[in-house]
Amino acid sequence: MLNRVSKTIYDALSEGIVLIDSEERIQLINNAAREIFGFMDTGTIDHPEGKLEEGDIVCIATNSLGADDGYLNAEVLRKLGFRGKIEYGHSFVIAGKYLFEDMDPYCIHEHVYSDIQDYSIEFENIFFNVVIDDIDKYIEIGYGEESYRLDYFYAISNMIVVDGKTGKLKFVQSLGYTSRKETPRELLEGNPFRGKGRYYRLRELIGRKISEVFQPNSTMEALGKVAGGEAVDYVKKFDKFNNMPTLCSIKPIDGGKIKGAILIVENLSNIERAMKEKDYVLTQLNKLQKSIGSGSGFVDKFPAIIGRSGKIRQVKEMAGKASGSNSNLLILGESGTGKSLLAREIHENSPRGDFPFISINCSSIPENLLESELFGYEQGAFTGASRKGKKGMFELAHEGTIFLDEIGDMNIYLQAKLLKIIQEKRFFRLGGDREIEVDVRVIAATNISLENAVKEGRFRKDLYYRLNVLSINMPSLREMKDDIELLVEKLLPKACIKAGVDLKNVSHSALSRLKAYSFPGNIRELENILERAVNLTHEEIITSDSLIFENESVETRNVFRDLKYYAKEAEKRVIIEALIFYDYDLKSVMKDLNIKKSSLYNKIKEYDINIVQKNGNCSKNME
Ligand SMILES: Nc1ncnc2c1ncn2[C@@H]1O[C@H](COP(=O)(O)OP(=O)(O)OP(=O)(O)O)[C@@H](O)[C@H]1O
Repeated sequence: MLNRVSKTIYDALSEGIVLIDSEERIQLINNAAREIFGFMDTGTIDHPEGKLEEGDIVCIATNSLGADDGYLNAEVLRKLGFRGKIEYGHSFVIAGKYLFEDMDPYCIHEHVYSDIQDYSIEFENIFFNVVIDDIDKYIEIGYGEESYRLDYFYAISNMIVVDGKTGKLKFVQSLGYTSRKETPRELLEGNPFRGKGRYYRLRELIGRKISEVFQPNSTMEALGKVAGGEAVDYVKKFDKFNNMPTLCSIKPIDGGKIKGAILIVENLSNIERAMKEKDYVLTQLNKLQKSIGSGSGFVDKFPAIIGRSGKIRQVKEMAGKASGSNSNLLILGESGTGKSLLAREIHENSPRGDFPFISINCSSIPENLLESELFGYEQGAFTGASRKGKKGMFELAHEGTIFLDEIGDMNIYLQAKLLKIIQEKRFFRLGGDREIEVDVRVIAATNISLENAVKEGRFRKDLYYRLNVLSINMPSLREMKDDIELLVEKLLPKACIKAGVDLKNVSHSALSRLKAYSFPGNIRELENILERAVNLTHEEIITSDSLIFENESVETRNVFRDLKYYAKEAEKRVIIEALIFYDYDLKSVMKDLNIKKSSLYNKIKEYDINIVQKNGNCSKNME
């Protein structure tokens, strides 16, 4: 379809060009497009194609667990021996032996929190050196004499695989891995990887359908439609490939024999890189100012507990002390403020962290069952009891921590038994005549005032003093309003992942609405609101309309809303239609709708409408 001269000219262009015919088959893809879509070889690494095999040694390092590693999950990581929690958004290093069975392969993993991390990992005489450098922004994995580096400016993940039998390097990650379906997760799931360097085979793309070659997305869909003769307006639309920001334009081709479409992709990485550098410097400056202002070199040992404002910092400082102590601990706070989360974090940061953390909610288990759940029973202890008898929570928590949630709801009789076990560290199972010794740390939590319960005779004073050796007050979300933005930033991606949708953002108006709300259900309620909004919104941006607060949930809300709501909805729709009709020419819209400029601007802002500037190359919200 194209002669060599025109191909050479296309290869010299800095924009990526993909030309397809009316059957959606690729007729030309230039070098820049091959690079953007990850079909070029960097030429620096040599390895044949292959896939992970039992016994291979894998090392993965990522600066932010999430999209770049293909959303690594606990299930695939178990193949490397990982048993811990997945914390999306955090840096992560894992090295382990790849096994298909859920056995117990030797694995080392770390969550990484500071700016520069340098790890030396050794097992079975295999050494890896991992550097995650957030300042110069790269991840490097060293193996043998060589080190393999990937530069990043936003988020990236690096991975190498060593043949378990020969000790030879089998796979090294290189840019473009998402397009090649070589993210760590996909490889752990058994996907093959392609050869590199002298083993690289130029992938024959000419003549292949775009659906076989590219990941499906809106740009590829539009390309197919235009090639099929549909009139689709696709000019300088923003899209990401391999995490590379681009502007894409599609034009139909109708040149006699040739019919189809051409895709032109401009790589915006340099621009985004400069913007991210600026953001990074500002954030660092901000952090520095804050730490100078607070006069303390505060090190966050509890990053899973989101929040930087004064009260949550106090919580983290107390939690640090509680992790180093073996004393019983009482956590107080309203429902949904993170008491259970804190208890687990304290346990994991304590010397007991490798032993069990057993959590029990004293109010959700019927009173008559709670005793046997806590202390266990011997065979035939009561009607319905298992014949073999059963270990109780205290026994299961031996050497670890037991978390007694909603302790305020425990009845007086069980309070006496609990006091005894705390004092004597020994107890009898129900129906048992053998005393069992346990070494358990007790963390209790409640959202009621135990002092009042003591005064009213509902809670034993001596038990209260025993539990209250250390205490931590969790702030309500109303008391940590300054953290709402940060919470949204961290919790929203989790909600999107849970709902299985692309990552979304919130608009300024939605954020303002969240900041103004009183959150009786605290952070749990915020999580629920975001989850609902993610499910309700099909756009990339969550607007304030998609936020449904708990006290106006779908079940309790009236069947119809206020009439004004519908009037506004209709108004918004008409404005959007007029904007599209007049190609975002605000003057024509004002004239046709007979409204003033200020009124149009106010409404665009109020309804959170995105307007595309007349020069066409960027979309912007008026906020
Ligand atoms: N500071 C925080 N950072 C991140 N997530 C949080 C935070 N606080 C609470 N959460 C999340 O909010 C939800 C509720 O937290 P949690 O169950 O720990 O609250 P709780 O105080 O124990 O509630 P309850 O008293 O009802 O048992 C959980 O999903 C938890 O992960």
